[in-house]
Amino acid sequence: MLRCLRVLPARVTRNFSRCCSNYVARMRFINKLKEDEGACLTALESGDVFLYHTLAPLLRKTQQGVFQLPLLPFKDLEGILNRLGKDGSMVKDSVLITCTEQNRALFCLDVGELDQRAVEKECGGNFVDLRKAFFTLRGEEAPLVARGQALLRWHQGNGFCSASGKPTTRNQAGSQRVCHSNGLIYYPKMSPVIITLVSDGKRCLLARQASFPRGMFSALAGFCDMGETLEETLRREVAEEVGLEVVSVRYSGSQHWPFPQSSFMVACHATVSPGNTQVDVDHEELEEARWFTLEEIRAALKLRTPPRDPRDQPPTIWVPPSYAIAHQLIREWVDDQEHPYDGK
Ligand SMILES: NC(=O)C1=CN([C@@H]2O[C@H](COP(=O)(O)OP(=O)(O)OC[C@H]3O[C@@H](n4cnc5c(N)ncnc54)[C@H](OP(=O)(O)O)[C@@H]3O)[C@@H](O)[C@H]2O)C=CC1
Ligand SMILES: [Mg+2]
Repeated sequence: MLRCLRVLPARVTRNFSRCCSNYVARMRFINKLKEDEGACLTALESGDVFLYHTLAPLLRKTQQGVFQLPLLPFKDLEGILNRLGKDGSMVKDSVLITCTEQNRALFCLDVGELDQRAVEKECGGNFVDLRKAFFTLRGEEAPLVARGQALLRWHQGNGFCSASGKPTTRNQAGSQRVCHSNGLIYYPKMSPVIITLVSDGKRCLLARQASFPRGMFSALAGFCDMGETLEETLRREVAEEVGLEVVSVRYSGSQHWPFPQSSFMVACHATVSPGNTQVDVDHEELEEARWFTLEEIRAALKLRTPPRDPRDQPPTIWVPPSYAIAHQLIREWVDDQEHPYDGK
């Protein structure tokens, strides 16, 4: 009975007006690079590349102690590869990521077949685990490393056609792979996931899986089943995981989430009626789920890093860091409590 599920209008209208005025031209340029092999190669030769080694991105620490994603101009990277005894043409295996406002194309490349330490020495940086990189980098660099790894991982796992068993070939941009024996085209894959912060009007519901770091609670999440709408997934996941029936849904935002593999997270607020708040946790999925008051959530949001509680004491409650869309949902919920929406 989905009729009772109300989908409320998004409360926040995204404001794109601060985006650069050449946005349309830039998007069309990127699209051209995906379709025109020659244009893509030319863009690569005048563009920049960032590196991975077996899917771990290369980061460099500045003198101020800030981590950055080093961007290597094509020619410099060719030189580095030559010095490491590799044919410089390996740079052409780079995958298109985006382009700057000045239409300078940005690519990434996995140099996993080279000696890791030798590349680090040549480039002046270190290859670090994606999770560490994702939470260390600032601003727009974090989504870039996530996107790069997702694309490289997809290429590494899709070298063969699942219908013919024959090798697939990528286009220059790396935005698709083709099986030439049957014409099948493969595109990078993401799994849609719904993440929802359930509220009863006064409290919000957070849960933890046994695999979460000690003390960390997050919003409920779950993968979409084939054929489901997002609203149906949300309603099903909340019912399955905590035994509650959702009565309204409001869209909040979305995020590409690289862990453990590419998920497309769609974040929503949901409500249950105040008379229907008895939580019945599915312990196959969750270790714990419970309602939190506004004061408890405010305290959890104040913690910037995981607290170092002694093992013999109950853990301090904390929530995912600001890059996780769960954090955005939790902050919005606090804002809603402090400045209730009048529907206008
Ligand atoms: N960015 C953020 O703020 C947050 C992101 N997340 C992410 O959301 C995702 C989903 O959350 P989670 O609670 O684990 O999901 P679910 O509640 O759907 O449970 C995961 C289980 O679903 C099954 N499953 C169904 N479809 C898929 C698929 N396409 N890929 C993998 N497993 C699938 C698997 O079970 P089986 O193997 O038994 O079939 C898996 O163990 C995770 O990747 C998690 O990292 C979660 C919270 C916060
Ligand atoms: Mg789940």
